[in-house]
Order: sequence, then structure tokens, then C-alpha cells
Amino acid sequence: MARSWWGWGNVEDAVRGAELDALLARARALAPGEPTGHEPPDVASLGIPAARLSPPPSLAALCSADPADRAAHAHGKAFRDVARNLLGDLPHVPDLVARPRAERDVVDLLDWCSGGRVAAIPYGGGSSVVGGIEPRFEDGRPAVTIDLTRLDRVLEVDPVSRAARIQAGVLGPHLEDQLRPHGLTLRHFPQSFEFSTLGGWLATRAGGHFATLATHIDDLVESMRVVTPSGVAESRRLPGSGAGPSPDRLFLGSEGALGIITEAWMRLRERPRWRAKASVRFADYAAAVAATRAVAQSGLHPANCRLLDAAEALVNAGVAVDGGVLVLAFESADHPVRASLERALELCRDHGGETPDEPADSDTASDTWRSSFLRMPYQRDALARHALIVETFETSCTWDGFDRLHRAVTEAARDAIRDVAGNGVVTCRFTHVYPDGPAPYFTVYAPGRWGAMVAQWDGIKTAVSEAIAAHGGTITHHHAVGRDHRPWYDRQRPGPFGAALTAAKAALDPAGVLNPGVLVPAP
Ligand SMILES: Cc1cc2nc3c(=O)[nH]c(=O)nc-3n(C[C@H](O)[C@H](O)[C@H](O)COP(=O)(O)OP(=O)(O)OC[C@H]3O[C@@H](n4cnc5c(N)ncnc54)[C@H](O)[C@@H]3O)c2cc1C
Repeated sequence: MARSWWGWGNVEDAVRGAELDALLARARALAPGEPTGHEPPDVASLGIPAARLSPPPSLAALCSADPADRAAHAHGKAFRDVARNLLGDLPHVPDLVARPRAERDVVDLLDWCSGGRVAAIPYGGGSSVVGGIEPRFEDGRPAVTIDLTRLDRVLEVDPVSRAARIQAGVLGPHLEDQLRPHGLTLRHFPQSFEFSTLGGWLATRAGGHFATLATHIDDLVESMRVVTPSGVAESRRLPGSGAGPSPDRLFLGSEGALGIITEAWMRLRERPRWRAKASVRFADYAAAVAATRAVAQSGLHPANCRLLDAAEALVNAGVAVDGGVLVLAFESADHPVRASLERALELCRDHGGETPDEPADSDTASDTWRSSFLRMPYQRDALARHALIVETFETSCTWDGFDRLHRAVTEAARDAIRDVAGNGVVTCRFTHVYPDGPAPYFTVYAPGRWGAMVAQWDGIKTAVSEAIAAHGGTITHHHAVGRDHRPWYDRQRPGPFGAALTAAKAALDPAGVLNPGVLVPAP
């Protein structure tokens, strides 16, 4: 399998043939227009400039100045990244890509970067959707991207406490492969699982597939080891601790700006043996939201609890319904879960939900939704090649503010789509639900103009981000801040906290080389 330099995943898995025809037909229905097909440019034709720096001899074996390698590390995997790659628009490319083989190499690379004011960009799978790994700095200084994927081993398993010490550069599937012989699993499955790393999940506070309880990777961390230019910070393995502010909380979500996570002890669980799932149809969206809230507040803790609105249900679960579809699933390694599902279905019926006569181990709407969920990034890229804007944005808010936020954000998206593209749609699903609120996740489909798609998307994104900010939502529930969310993040976080973060950056990274411009202003 060959990794795509410009888009998601493997070249061999790209959407083509009958799948592409069907996808374009669906896209025409959502965003009327006549899509035109475009081929990605050949990397050799991009005129990537020569690297502006050479590594010292002691680090040369770790570093690549190959233009194709550098181009493949220049952008993340958001729509605007893919669109810019397709247009051959790569003004900021790292000068070198370094691949450390051991933690000592990470220390040496950071020492070298700190000595020369060279930007050091920690890089896991490169699946950032917020400009988190892009060497885009105001002062245009040279940059080394530190690709951690050679640090990919499970180093130790503690079956008694059910935890493992794991290197940060391991990609999702390789991590699970190494845990499987122990009968254990991390069970953290973001949609990007196949092409993202443990270190990336920790550095961005990623959201996994669990819709309740352990929603974020934060909940699965026991301790972390982080290389900073000021030294190595390692927290103690503890199930819980009240000893002051948590050191792990400083580095979780630090997005490569405070240090490079090299390994972590992660909490594991046994693989689930009991499962039950069902989907519930609603004729009315407000009733579907009320039912979802009832389930979220019931203490039943479903592993999956995703409410799809009517448009989302049609596009991704193949279900035509007026209100929405709630996809529910329970799992356990210890006990049967059918009773939990039945109680959740009862709550749904109380709110007018149409439940299946007999919950089964498989459910067509859930299964269709799951397979299209995994195929979505490939489809997004195929549509981008046909000048269609397909992108997502997400937030979370409390239940009492959800109706207002949902209405305002949907209106802002529709207005912006009309302004920049003429027509299109916005859909909504909940990715995670908490007793006190949901995490709504929106998808935009709109016809783009080849060459103008990035500016068109940026217009939509700015409008919806303003609406989210004005209605009390967070600028991101699990996609991180990066460079692209900074304007809204700077307004969202309390001033004194911003000052503390800036001071922490100065203490840990005195030369200001780590991922400049992410989280706090570049020094
Ligand atoms: C199709 C698609 C689906 C996605 N689905 C989800 C989802 O379901 N849930 C979710 O949370 N996110 C999702 N994302 C976003 C992205 O996958 C996450 O942010 C993920 O955690 C990034 O991991 P990565 O290894 O690719 O990190 P990268 O993209 O390489 O890096 C992300 C950030 O972390 C920093 N970083 C990376 N590794 C380290 C390290 N070892 N130490 C310090 N800093 C580091 C980088 O500097 C950067 O700031 C999705 C993205 C795409 C494109």
C-alpha cells in the first residue's frame, strides 16, 4: 500500500469506478452543479525549494531533505489542506523531515533546533485538521518536522493493573495488533484511527468512538513522558491523585508547543464479548434530542449514542426519516448488555421514538452508518477533486443552550453557503453526549469553484465559528486548536490562563522553537 501525499490514506483505497459515480450522483443531489474532475499534481512539478539548512553530521542519518517527503509533511488532512495540495499551493514546506529512532534522538534534535532558532514541529500521523503541523510562521524561519512514527512499540504490559507503556509514534492499528496477544485493548477509535498516532491523540486530546464516559483520550492516560527543551518530564503512574494540578493535564492538548510526548502508560480493558445495538427513528428532531438527553442522563452509558439529523441519516445511514435516527450500542467484557439497550429503547419510546421489535446483534442503519463513516475521508477527497466543498466542524454546549446554538449555527452555515457557493446543505450529528450536553458535529456540502474552494470554505468556517462563539459553544470539542482555531481559542480561554500558558511555554521552551504559533503567540 502507498500513502497518498496529497490526501487521506492509501492511494489504492481511493474512490473510483462505480463508487465514484454513485458518490457524484449523491453529491449532485446535495449540492446541485456540474462537478468537473481534476487530477492531483505530480509532486515533482511543484517546484519545492531546496532546504535552507543542513543537519549536523550526528543527526544527518535521521533527516530527509527529499522534496516529496517534505511536501507530504507540509499540510494536515483537513479539506483546506487537501484542496491546497490539489491546487499545488504549498508555500510552507518543512526544510527537513527528521525520524528519530529513540528518545535520545528527540532530545538531540530539540537541542539542535533550540541552538539555531529552528522551528521543531512534532508530527504523528499528520491527520491534523486545524493547521497543527503546518510550518506556517510569521517570521518564516526554517523548520524541521519531527516525524515520530518510528517510535512505535508497546514496551511493557502490566496485566494486573491493566495498563501498558507505549511509544507515542505508534499508529492505531499497530498499537491494537501489539495489545491483542495480551487479550487487551485501548479501544480508542477516532475516525482517523488508521492514520493517527497515540502521541497525536494525547497532544490534541482526541475524541474516540465511545460516545459516553471515556470519550477523550485524557480518560485513558495513567502517566506520560515528555521531552522538553528544558528537560524530560515524567509523571508517576497513579490511578488518581489529588497532589496539586495534574502534570499530565498540562501536556494533554499541548499540541506540540510545550514538549514532545515520547511514551505514555495507557489504561487498557479486556476486549468486549457482549454487544447489543439498535437504531431508533424519530419523526421530530426536538423529540429525538430529548430522547438522546434522557439516555445521556440515565446512567446507562452506551458505547455509541449518535443522533443523526434527517439529512445526515439519509446521506450516511440510508434512512429516510423526518426527525432523525439515534444509533445506540452497548458493549462489555464482563456482562450481557441487552438489558441496558432495552432500557435505553424504552426511554426513546417515551419520546416518540420508533424502536425495532427485537434488538439484534446487527442493525442495518448502524452498520451502513459505520461503513460510510470509515469511507468518508476517501469520499471527501474524491469530491474535492471534483471541486465540491465537503468539510466538518464541531463543538459542544450544554443541553439548555443546544436549541439556540443549533439554530444559530445552522442559519450561519446556510447563509454563508448561499453567499459563497449559491447552494448546498449542512447536516448535524452528535459524536459524543454527556449528562450536561452534547457534542454536535456538522458537515457542509457545497459546490465549489476550482481555484477558489479554500477561500469559499474559509468564508463558511469563519461564519460558523463566530456563531459558535456567540452562543457559548467551544471552538472545538476534539479537533484541537492548531493555527486555524487560534482567533476563537484566544477569545474562549480566560486571560489569566492564557498568561499562565505563555509562561509555561517560556519555561519549557525558552528558545520558542516548538511548533511556533500553536496555542500561544509565537515568541
Ligand atoms: C478524516 C479525519 C477524521 C478524524 N477523526 C477524528 C476523531 O474521530 N476524533 C478526533 O479527536 N480527531 C479526529 N481527527 C483529527 C486528528 O486525527 C486528531 O487530531 C489526531 O489526534 C491527530 O493525531 P496525529 O497522530 O495524526 O497527529 P498530527 O496530525 O501529526 O499532530 C497533531 C498535533 O499534535 C502534535 N503532536 C503529534 N504528535 C506529538 C507528540 N508525540 N508529542 C507532542 N505533540 C505531538 C502536532 O505537533 C500537532 O500539533 C480526524 C482527522 C481526519 C482527517
